[in-house]
Amino acid sequence: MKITNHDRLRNALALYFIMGSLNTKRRPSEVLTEAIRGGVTCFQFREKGRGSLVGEEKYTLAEELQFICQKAEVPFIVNDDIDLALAINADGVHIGQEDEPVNLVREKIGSKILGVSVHNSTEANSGLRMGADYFGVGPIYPTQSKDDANQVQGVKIIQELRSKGFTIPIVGIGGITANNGGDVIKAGADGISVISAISLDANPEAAAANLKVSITNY
Ligand SMILES: C=C1C=NC(C(F)(F)F)=NC1=N
Repeated sequence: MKITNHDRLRNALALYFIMGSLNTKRRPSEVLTEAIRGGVTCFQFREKGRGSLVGEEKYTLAEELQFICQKAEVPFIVNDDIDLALAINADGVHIGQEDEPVNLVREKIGSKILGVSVHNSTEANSGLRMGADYFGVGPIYPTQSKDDANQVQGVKIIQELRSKGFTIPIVGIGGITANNGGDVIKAGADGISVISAISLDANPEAAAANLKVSITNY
């Protein structure tokens, strides 16, 4: 689904589900289908970690999940793997600070959505200048989903970026649940992104719905 401007992207980032085959014991396609039914507004395919799929298997799973997103008109974002994103014409990519420089990725992907992980205003300044469309900021709370996560920052980092005048769409990430999702929005984020709060729940649809409630009535 094509996003044309910051505000449409802002809305799409409300409940941003991230998953790869290692994040669930069930079939990823079933989990994603149920999560979208529960109100997920954006999806990131993040196939990473020891034992994650590679090559043909990774490509096939990406296409399967992309099809589910296309049917539901949910943006399909690929984490790190720019070549895969281009090969399947994903809606966008998300990159970290250790990946390819933002400006080079922007050259490769043209007008697709470009998300960048940022941890401080220095990284935010350069990310913005080099063409990021949104920031992933965190880890806000302790996370089990990323073994090399940076230091836990709390919502302060979101408040800081907003007080320094960053108006770019921001999603908080890291240990976010239905219990703390509202605080992340209150701090100035446009949305929350989650992995295990949905992918490890027996009922992804209900988990997504509860997360949605937590960011609308907080
Ligand atoms: C490390 C990450 C940080 N933020 C995000 C997102 F939520 F999409 F912004 N995705 C990641 N993979």
